[in-house]
Amino acid sequence: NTIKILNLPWKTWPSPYLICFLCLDLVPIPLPCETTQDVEFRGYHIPKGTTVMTCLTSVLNDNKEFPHPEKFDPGHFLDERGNFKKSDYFMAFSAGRRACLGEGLARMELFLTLTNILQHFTLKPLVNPEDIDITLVQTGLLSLPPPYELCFIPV
Ligand code: HEM
Repeated sequence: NTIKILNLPWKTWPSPYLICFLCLDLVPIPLPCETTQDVEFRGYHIPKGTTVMTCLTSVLNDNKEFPHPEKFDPGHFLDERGNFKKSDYFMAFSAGRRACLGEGLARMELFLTLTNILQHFTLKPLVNPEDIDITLVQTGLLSLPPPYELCFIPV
């Protein structure tokens, strides 16, 4: 069998989508919005014309919902019987009227890309998986872990 070694670069497609699986918090600082009228929200008065930005990081790193948000832990999305559970705290695509317009497309691409890769390749990192650094680094608008080398072994 041929062994293909890919250096996953984080600036080219589709690695941001793959990386999204590693880190919940891909877009920590969404675009700023402005209130078009005075708003009362949970006891706060927000005057018309105020710039507001959601802080998804605070939700996606909430360790009450995700015990180890800094780790790749699929268990965050499984119940005690190992079945998939939906979490209201999973807001990688934000929420409300200004939530990501591409969510459906991104989820479909993620599913097709990852299932295709997993059906056709066995993935093997060159180092012990526990030694791979997945600490997020802020790069422009995105938060991504550093690149690492991975063998794609055809099955
Ligand atoms: C894993 C992939 C993706 C993630 C995690 C993601 C996440 C986000 C987030 C957090 C926002 C900000 C929402 C806010 O301001 O509250 C956003 C906005 C947006 N995204 Fe995505 N996105 C992804 C892929 C895509 C794709 C594939 C498209 C289009 C093909 C897309 C189109 C947009 C657009 C148009 C907005 C602006 C929506 C608005 O301001 O009304 N996104 N995305």
